[in-house]
Amino acid sequence: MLVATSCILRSYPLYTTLFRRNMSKLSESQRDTLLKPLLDSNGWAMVTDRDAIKKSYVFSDFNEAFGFMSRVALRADKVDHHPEWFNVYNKVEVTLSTHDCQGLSTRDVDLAKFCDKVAKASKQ
Ligand SMILES: C[C@H](O)[C@H](O)[C@H]1CNC2=NC(N)=NC(=O)C2=N1
Repeated sequence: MLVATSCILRSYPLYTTLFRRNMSKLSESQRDTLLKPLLDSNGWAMVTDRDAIKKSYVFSDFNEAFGFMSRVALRADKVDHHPEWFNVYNKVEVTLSTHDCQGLSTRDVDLAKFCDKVAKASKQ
């Protein structure tokens, strides 16, 4: 019952407007502990002119690239946090940033890790 009520509430369009937690930009210590590992050893890079991260994925073909995008899109919609991305055939360029705080938040770190997990399970 509790689960059903929660599902109904979450799918209600006003839910995001009324109850969505305002995100704040990553603090300096969060940048050290959460962001640095993505930048140092996972292929993510800072975007030059804004507080955002980007990564290019190359898959075996369009089918794999689109499969990756579909899985990430479902997750993005579920958590109400959406990537900026660009796709040509087997290549997907992903940029992550949070509109709410006009910069990087923990939501970007979480989605970046999810993208990496999905890509790892795809043919590259
Ligand atoms: C109203 C709606 O919840 C917001 O615009 C959501 C949707 N998707 C989002 N995606 C991203 N990347 N950042 C946001 O702040 C964000 N906010």
